Amino acid sequence: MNVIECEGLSKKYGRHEALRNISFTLSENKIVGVIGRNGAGKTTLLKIIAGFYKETSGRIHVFGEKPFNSLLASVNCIYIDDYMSLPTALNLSEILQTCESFYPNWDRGLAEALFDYFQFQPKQRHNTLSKGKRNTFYTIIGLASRCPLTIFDEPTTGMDAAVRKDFYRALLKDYLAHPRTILLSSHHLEEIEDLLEEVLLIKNGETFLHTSMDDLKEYAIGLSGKKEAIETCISAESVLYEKELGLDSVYKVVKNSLGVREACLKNQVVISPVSAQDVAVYLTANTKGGIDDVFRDR
Ligand SMILES: Nc1ncnc2c1ncn2[C@@H]1O[C@H](COP(=O)(O)OP(=O)(O)OP(=O)(O)O)[C@@H](O)[C@H]1O
Repeated sequence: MNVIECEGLSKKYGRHEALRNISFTLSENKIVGVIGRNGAGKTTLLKIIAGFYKETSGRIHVFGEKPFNSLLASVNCIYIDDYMSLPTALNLSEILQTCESFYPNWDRGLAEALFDYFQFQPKQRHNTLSKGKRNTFYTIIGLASRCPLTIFDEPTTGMDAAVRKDFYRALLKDYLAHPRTILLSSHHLEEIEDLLEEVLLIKNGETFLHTSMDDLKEYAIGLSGKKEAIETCISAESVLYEKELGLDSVYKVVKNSLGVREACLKNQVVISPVSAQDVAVYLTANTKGGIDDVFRDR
């Protein structure tokens, strides 16, 4: 079953087009990474999916319904980010009790176990917590709700490395025991790549790539060697990233293909793997040289 179907989706804020002609389909029970640079449109897309924002044009169906103002979407979906507007009159324990009455699949045992593990105090108020602790508390709500569609929008902002690791581990364990569709946006693909089955890459408000994590890991290869030798093996359009290594040697990242690999073997060009994180960075960059382009010819 498809949980999300999106076709030609666009969103404008006034004159600014934040999303343009987005199309993709997500089937149920997968963990999908929503990856893109700052301002790419991830939050806008996730909030439309959660029913918080209305699309400007195009079609979006979540569980077969338009999500905006849909009761079906709001009961079956939870959206967690670092700006959750929870009532300040309630303490942490009361917030969890309130969540229990709203989310039909709420697991009180899991919420309490995570609450104790991360050393929260029942009488604390969420608005007095540090940024990292506040986001840890929100992720407890996201996990314990067990919503069929769970959206975490950059959930680990402010968390220290140990807590981030614990959160990802908890997410994976709970997902394996209770499969559901989880969308996870992050700038740190390297931290979450082992969790993800699919990746949705957003670039400048458009779906640039929707692929399996395995395919993204194989998407590109790095080539090092003499400029001329490399140029005989590739076409200029296939270059995703390049940097100079010396006077006449370069490193180029190109789309992986059997033809390029064979040509490189013949021309003494060294081939190396490129991490999925780097592939995502190169695919979503606006220049092929990255920050080096700013310093070129200076
Ligand atoms: N309420 C708004 N009013 C006007 N423009 C907005 C609004 N919200 C977002 N935008 C603009 O829409 C674009 C996409 O923003 P969005 O927050 O969806 O990106 P993002 O990929 O989540 O970014 P980040 O990784 O920095 O959180 C940006 O150019 C942003 O400035």
